[in-house]
Amino acid sequence: MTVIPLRSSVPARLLITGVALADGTTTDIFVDHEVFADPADAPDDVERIDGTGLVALPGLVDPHVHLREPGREDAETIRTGTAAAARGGFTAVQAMANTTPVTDTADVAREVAGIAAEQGACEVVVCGAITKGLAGEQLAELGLIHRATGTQCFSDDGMCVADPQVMRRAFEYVRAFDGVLAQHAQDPRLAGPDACCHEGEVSGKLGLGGWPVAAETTIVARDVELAALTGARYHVCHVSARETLDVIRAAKARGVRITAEATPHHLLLTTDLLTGYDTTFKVNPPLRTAEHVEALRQAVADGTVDMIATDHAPHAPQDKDHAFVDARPGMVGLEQSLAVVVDTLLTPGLLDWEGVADRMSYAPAKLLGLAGQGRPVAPGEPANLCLVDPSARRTVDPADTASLSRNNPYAGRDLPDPVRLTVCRGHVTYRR
Ligand SMILES: NC(=O)N[C@@H](CC(=O)O)C(=O)O
Ligand SMILES: [Zn+2]
Ligand SMILES: [Zn+2]
Repeated sequence: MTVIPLRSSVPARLLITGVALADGTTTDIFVDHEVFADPADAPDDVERIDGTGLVALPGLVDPHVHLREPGREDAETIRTGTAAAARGGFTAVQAMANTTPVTDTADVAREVAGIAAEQGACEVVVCGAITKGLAGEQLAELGLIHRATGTQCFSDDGMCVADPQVMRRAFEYVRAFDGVLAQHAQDPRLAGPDACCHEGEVSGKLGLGGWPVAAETTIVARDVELAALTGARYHVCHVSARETLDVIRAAKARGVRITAEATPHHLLLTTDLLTGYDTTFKVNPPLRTAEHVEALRQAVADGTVDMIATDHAPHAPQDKDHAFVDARPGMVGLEQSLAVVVDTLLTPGLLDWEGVADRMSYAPAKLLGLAGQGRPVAPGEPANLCLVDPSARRTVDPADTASLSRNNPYAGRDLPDPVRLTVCRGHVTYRR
């Protein structure tokens, strides 16, 4: 296993023979440095990979990860987080703004982009904060950040922009460059600092503060009206509840410019896992019940949920080793994302490989305005590739990771082990 930052490797030449594309057709693929080229032009001495039984997906794109740099390099760095991304088949990720300092100025955005260019094992999109310090009061340097790093997406993720007037002003501001606001939908009055468990039977039994569905749904419903009012783009982070899906469905039917993401953990795991008070399972929004999980799967299948996002949230042990209510919320996810999608959506027949390519590459690349990502695997296109072995499986070991953190909710589970090879702009960033 090797994961190599883009900067310290050279683009490869590789011929993958007899491989299936997402649409089911079988072909040869020639990675000719930064681009895919006509396999007929591959030289005889080029490295060959037998692609029989494998599937060539476009490089995966994750619109929501926490890389923790600057500020919490003990939990993750841009180097280690993007290495985990490469192991997960990703060729681009968006790094959220809740770092220390917060990415609320062009200077911080430039710093993050600079480190990513030096040390990243995939492309890194810098998400800007909506408000200064994520405090929800004054707008961050939205326009300056956009001009400095090309950022189109802004989010106070980790915090909800609760004030509707602030949200409206931010929508009006980003509309000027067709930007998008990604909301962490959690009404801080309905789900405050003590809310740490889906409000229901389990929260009552365990004596944990309830995090009601309504805290998510009401914020999304409000934001839909503000997006409609301003004509700006709106994105719902980590949607978790059936009722919120109904709001998103209705908004789409009205023509509101809305997209939504779901996380692998909300597609697989349920609130019952909190019974042992293991803080690995503490996350925002919380794990919910099986009915919500099922509704979420259906919504990814029917397109109500446009894309998968890991919300990869690495935490150091000292931030998790606390009473449940005091532990930091969040779990890692980059290395098991495709595995969970295969088990929860592909295998049950809710998505085919083309659907997986859409929800994990095309749609997130479009959200972020990434021209070179989310493109088909075809001659002339940028060589971004995730080569998949659909039949491999393994038991998840949290220590077997490129991440610095071990807060892995899939520990000990038997899951698919699909990623064989990741190629980012012709660089082999991961090979198993
Ligand atoms: N999801 C989480 O529970 N935690 C995230 C923040 C967030 O995505 O809200 C984190 O930064 O740790
Ligand atoms: Zn969030
Ligand atoms: Zn997040």
